Amino acid sequence: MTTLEFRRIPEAHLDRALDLTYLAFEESADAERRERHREMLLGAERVGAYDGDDLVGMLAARPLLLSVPGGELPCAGVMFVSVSPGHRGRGVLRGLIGELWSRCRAAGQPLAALWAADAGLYGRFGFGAATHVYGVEIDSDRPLALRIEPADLPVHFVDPEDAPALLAPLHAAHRRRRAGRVARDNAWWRTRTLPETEDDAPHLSPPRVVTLGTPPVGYAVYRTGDGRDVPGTPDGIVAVSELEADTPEAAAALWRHLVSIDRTERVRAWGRPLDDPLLHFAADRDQVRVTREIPALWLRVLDAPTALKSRSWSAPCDLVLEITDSRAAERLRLTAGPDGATVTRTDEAPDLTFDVRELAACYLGGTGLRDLARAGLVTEHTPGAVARLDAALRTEYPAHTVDEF
Ligand SMILES: CC(=O)SCCNC(=O)CCNC(=O)[C@H](O)C(C)(C)COP(=O)(O)OP(=O)(O)OC[C@H]1O[C@@H](n2cnc3c(N)ncnc32)[C@H](O)[C@@H]1OP(=O)(O)O
Repeated sequence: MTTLEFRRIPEAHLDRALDLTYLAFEESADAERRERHREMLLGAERVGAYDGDDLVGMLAARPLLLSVPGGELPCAGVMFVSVSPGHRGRGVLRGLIGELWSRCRAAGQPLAALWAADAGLYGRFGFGAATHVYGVEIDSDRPLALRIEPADLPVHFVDPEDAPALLAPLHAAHRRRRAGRVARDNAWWRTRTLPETEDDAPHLSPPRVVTLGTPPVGYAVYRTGDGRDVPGTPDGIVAVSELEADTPEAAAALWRHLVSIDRTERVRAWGRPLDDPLLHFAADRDQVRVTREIPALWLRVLDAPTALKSRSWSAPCDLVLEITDSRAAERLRLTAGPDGATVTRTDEAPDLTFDVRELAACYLGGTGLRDLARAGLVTEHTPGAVARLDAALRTEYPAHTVDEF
């Protein structure tokens, strides 16, 4: 039997790493895409599983700053999770994740996060679905019916080259309100938000960016193209990847603009927040439809005391939490309130017991602890403890993530 070794993938093995990932995902990549992936790997922590000299498994973790309620925390953004078809089912992924957790702890990253290609896979490693998004479609063969008056401000087309500088302040302000969002630098805007070609939809146009008003009070990023993957839209769709606005009137003006684009029949937005005002100010809910709800960011809390101390709290609570994972349980006394939190390890009897997956699901405010308790996933030892922690965890806005990595 061979012994696997888990170690850092050196820069000299980047081509092997890319070949492995395209093999694992049954994909190919043109030169431009390969170069983009190489750049992503270069800036990431890369963990390889080596069988002798052969690279048979890998993952990479990009250092991110993730917004959490009231602040932000370092977070390992896990990507390129790939095991060679000939080595599957032998614990390679489990070994890679174990190695990554050691590195995250050494690097002071209390959180890890990923976008899952397979929602059934990551719960066993302690990940919970921390943010969810709606897919929304709007019929655009007629004007958008609205219940509010849209802002009477001009729409400007912005060169994608100029977009990061113009949009960054708006994006940062909205990110401060909502947990689950990744801090973007210029490279992120260029390679992740505004790439010339979308990996998942190469038939769509390059990105179009519009702003509303001067200085901008809102913006939208979208692409247009034929609706080959959307039944009933032969003439085309507007695929919206992002729309942020300071006021409902500004949002209404931007949606109205998107619906009025010539030669398209459908506006489709894949990643809208669950409290999107559009769903309330649209006058015709047959015209504006939620087509699906999916988990977006899967979160793993690696250092619960740091994570709990670093977020804001909406109501006071003083509780002993027993947080379990597949290997161990830790008991923490959480004393929290609007002025902050202290967290100490304790042997006292717990008020609540739940798995680290549940902590991840409710940590950013994306899922209510009460809902998890009603699903049988939280044990309440002290009556009223679920309600107290649920109230303390609440956030004004639901967590939301659109940045895929
Ligand atoms: C963030 C991302 O990149 S998501 C994309 C993930 N990558 C892919 O889908 C690429 C193609 N697939 C692969 O490369 C591999 O099949 C992987 C990475 C999904 C799994 O790698 P393996 O080395 O076979 O997994 P490993 O043997 O360590 O299994 C660990 C556990 O996961 C389970 N598991 C493995 N694959 C899957 C799956 N597709 N769905 C659900 N569970 C799975 C195993 O049963 C095992 O569970 P257990 O320990 O509780 O018994």
